[in-house]
Amino acid sequence: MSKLILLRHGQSEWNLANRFTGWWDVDLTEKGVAEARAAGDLLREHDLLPSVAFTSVQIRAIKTLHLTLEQCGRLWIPETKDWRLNERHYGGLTGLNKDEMREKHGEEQVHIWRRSFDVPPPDMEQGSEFDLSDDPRYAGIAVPRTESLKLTIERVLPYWQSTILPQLSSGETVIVAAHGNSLRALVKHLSGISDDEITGLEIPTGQPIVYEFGENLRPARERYYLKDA
Ligand SMILES: O=C(O)[C@H](O)COP(=O)(O)O
Repeated sequence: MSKLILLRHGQSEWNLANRFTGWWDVDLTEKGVAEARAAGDLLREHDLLPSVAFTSVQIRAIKTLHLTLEQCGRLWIPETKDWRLNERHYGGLTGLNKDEMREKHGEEQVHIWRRSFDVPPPDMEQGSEFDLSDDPRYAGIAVPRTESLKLTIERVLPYWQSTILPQLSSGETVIVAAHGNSLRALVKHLSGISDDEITGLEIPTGQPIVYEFGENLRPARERYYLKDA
């Protein structure tokens, strides 16, 4: 049986500051570090030890992966970093405070930007201090100016199919350390959640979510949080 572990990074500096983050690179807080270590403890306790790892090119996810793997004695496994697992790009909202945006644009508009399926936030302006087009890690990549969940799915799913799925087919225990919305994209696909229902799905920081697959990668059981197992 193959197993998949999905792990959202631990609390980040901007989770704590309540700022829209997206592709901007921020570090983990002390709490985030503790959450990542606790995730590793949980994997060890359940003898659910990853053999292959995937993560984004953002340090909050990379560090979470490393802290988790270190804690369960698996820092040595092969890992691949890819921008397709990045958080969804928050466009012109990047860096802004979520509560201030609620005061300015209203609760409903902010909810639409954060959770609707296909309404992207406003584009990031040319010359924004948060523009990452020239960052060397994105050389050769058309850095988006904004992304809805739908657009995020359009880059996460092909990567899932071409690169992650074959590892599960080979019987590996795969860990994907990524972000709230890149993981919502994967969970939507794996659990067959509709465009409407996905608006209600939240993914907490640092909590391993597990999928088990049987013959021909048929889901053997619906996803569950390892802390509840
Ligand atoms: O990018 C961000 O701001 C967070 O990682 C996810 O934020 P959200 O819960 O508002 O989508």
